[in-house]
Amino acid sequence: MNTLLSVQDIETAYGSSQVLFGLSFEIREGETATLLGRNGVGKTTTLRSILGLTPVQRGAVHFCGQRIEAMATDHIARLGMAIVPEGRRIFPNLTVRENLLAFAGNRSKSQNPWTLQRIHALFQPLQQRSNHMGNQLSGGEQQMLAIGRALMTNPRLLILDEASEGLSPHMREEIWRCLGRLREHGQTILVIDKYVERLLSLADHHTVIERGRVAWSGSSGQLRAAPDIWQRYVGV
Ligand SMILES: Nc1ncnc2c1ncn2[C@@H]1O[C@H](COP(=O)(O)OP(=O)(O)OP(=O)(O)O)[C@@H](O)[C@H]1O
Repeated sequence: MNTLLSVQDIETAYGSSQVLFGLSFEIREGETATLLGRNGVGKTTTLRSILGLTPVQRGAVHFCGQRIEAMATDHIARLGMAIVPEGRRIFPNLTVRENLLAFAGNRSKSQNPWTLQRIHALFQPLQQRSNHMGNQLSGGEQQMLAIGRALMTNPRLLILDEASEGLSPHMREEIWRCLGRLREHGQTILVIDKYVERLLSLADHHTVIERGRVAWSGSSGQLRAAPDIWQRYVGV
């Protein structure tokens, strides 16, 4: 498998407050990867650095073979990176259908691009709610819409930041199930979440962050066999 994203030795700061201290990891095409760690260790800052929202001060980020750490966010997005942000941020005054169509594009030049019909097949509640306004949806439906909207750009890399936050256990399971199906379709995915146990069966590779550095990385099998790592760095 080719490397899709490579983060090498990045350092990032907010003003004089340094948050990332030489952080490195890679994601290969078709892989589902996670960033794990307690609150405040630098996961969101890592995403912000990858997306060009907060500039890195040192190190390099490569995506699809291109060096991107100095690129503007819109340019990086057009290369095929899509984020489902914490808090979902869907358009409340657009219908479900309009929310999805507003993002349609084929950034990865996929031969089998996502369409409304395919999104409806993945998230059936969105089909039933197609003409409802974004603000009439439940939290779980909003999350489905946020994922569907990101998929409509046909991203090479789909990033989910705390996708299951604030959802009921049933709805959380529904979101995990859909991510599993996306993975089966070969979608490359980066997930930030705190439900390590569930991520073990969903993801291939994990990077554990502690105070802006990689404290541990390995496969699901390796993480399953190392409960001390969860307890020490993830707090489960
Ligand atoms: N805009 C900002 N300005 C200054 N400091 C910030 C800013 N954003 C985050 N920080 C600080 O950077 C550190 C890492 O935060 P970050 O949000 O990256 O962590 P996180 O692992 O994603 O945690 P959480 O799960 O709580 O979001 C924290 O100490 C936080 O207070």
